[in-house]
Amino acid sequence: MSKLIIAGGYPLHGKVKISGAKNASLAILCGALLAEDEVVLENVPDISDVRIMLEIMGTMGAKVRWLANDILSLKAPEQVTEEPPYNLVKQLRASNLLLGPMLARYKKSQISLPGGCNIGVRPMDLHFKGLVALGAEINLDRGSVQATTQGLHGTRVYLDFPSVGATENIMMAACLARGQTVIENVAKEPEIVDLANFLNSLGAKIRGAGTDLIKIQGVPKLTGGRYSIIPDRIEAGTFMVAAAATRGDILLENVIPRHLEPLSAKLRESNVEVLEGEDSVHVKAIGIEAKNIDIKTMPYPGFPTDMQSQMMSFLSTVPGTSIIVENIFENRFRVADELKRMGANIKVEGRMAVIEGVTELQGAQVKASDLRAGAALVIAGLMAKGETEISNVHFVDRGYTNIEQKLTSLGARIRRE
Ligand SMILES: CC(=O)N[C@H]1[C@@H](OP(=O)(O)OP(=O)(O)OC[C@H]2O[C@@H](n3ccc(=O)[nH]c3=O)[C@H](O)[C@@H]2O)O[C@H](CO)[C@@H](O)[C@@H]1O
Ligand SMILES: C=C(OP(=O)(O)O)C(=O)O
Repeated sequence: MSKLIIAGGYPLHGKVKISGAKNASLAILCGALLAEDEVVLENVPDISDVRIMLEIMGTMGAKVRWLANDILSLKAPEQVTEEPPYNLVKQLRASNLLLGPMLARYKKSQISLPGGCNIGVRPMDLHFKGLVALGAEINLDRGSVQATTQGLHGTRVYLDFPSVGATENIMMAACLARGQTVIENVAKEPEIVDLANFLNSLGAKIRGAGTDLIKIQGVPKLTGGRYSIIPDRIEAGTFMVAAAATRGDILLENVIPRHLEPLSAKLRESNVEVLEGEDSVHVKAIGIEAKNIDIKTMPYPGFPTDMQSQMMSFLSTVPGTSIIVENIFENRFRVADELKRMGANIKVEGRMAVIEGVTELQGAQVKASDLRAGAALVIAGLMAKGETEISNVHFVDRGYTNIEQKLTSLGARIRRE
């Protein structure tokens, strides 16, 4: 089990290139199952979630080849005979995104439920609601979802909550359904728009992605194509917060500044300078003053839950009283206990955390409980006095390409053991 060891106290300086988006890549890889010909994807991040997804797709008969560090070719199988193995599926939450495309392309899908995870229960009722409305029959049998259909047909579905995964699964399934599907109250995350753009580039007819109503006119088949995945707004956000937390000055390249707005707004409220270029963002944090920052996580364009833990680390040394309300995942405050071990003053009450800024954090041995908790501890380690040792680094590797190399190039003292 590897650990990250960080000697803290060095402000980040310099330039960093952001990789492709984890959440867009995972959905797009699943969407590639709908394509009858080869699909080439560019700007794919080299992270463990992507590698596990490719392994799962390999067991289903997909042919995958890496053409460069961040470019891969994928050819979906004509048929899928075997259920993807549980030992792989359980490692990856996003394996639930295979359901919709498998059902649409192969008329059946049998896949283990990935289960809840450290950040919450994560039910799939909305995914099922949409797929059943499209004409699927769904049964749960010993932890597996068995979905079959005689043929999907267009429908109208209202999502009770704008779930990212349910929007993606239903949208992918509807691409090959007969007739028109209308999905209301959908998620508007940039990754949904990226998935829709990708599918449209293969011949799908999706309109409205990025608004709260998506219309899909089913087509008989999708072809192959070449597509470049959007940059990862959460990786970018993590580096922005790391720069703010260490009172540094960095330039992020390969970003879409509009996707970072909800975070940039909160950083600016904390007196951090955030200057947007066309595909870059400059973050400069020199004069951080006493501030009381309030954050409520919300579906996009609200403040992303995936940036909440990292902000908690930063706010733990911003003078003043800050409040974070977590509205998306019920268990996302576990990192507070680790930050407290480093000297942070945080009180958690249900879905609310109250953070009294302290002058500094001290290095300690801490443990990541999930991906973004791990990122938050890296940020805490970078600003703490002394050495921080972070265990459970496999969580961090789920979502960050070459994190030590990127941070080292910005002047951090970080190594893996
Ligand atoms: C691989 C991927 O893209 N993961 C992202 C995706 O997760 P994911 O797609 O799982 O997140 P959802 O948007 O579906 O979940 C949001 C909320 O809806 C609830 N819910 C969801 C589905 C359902 O059928 N029933 C239900 O009640 C969940 O428990 C949660 O409370 O969006 C989250 C919210 O932006 C991000 O934090 C994750 O990084
Ligand atoms: C919660 C996250 O991802 P996943 O949905 O893949 O668990 C995340 O990226 O922070």
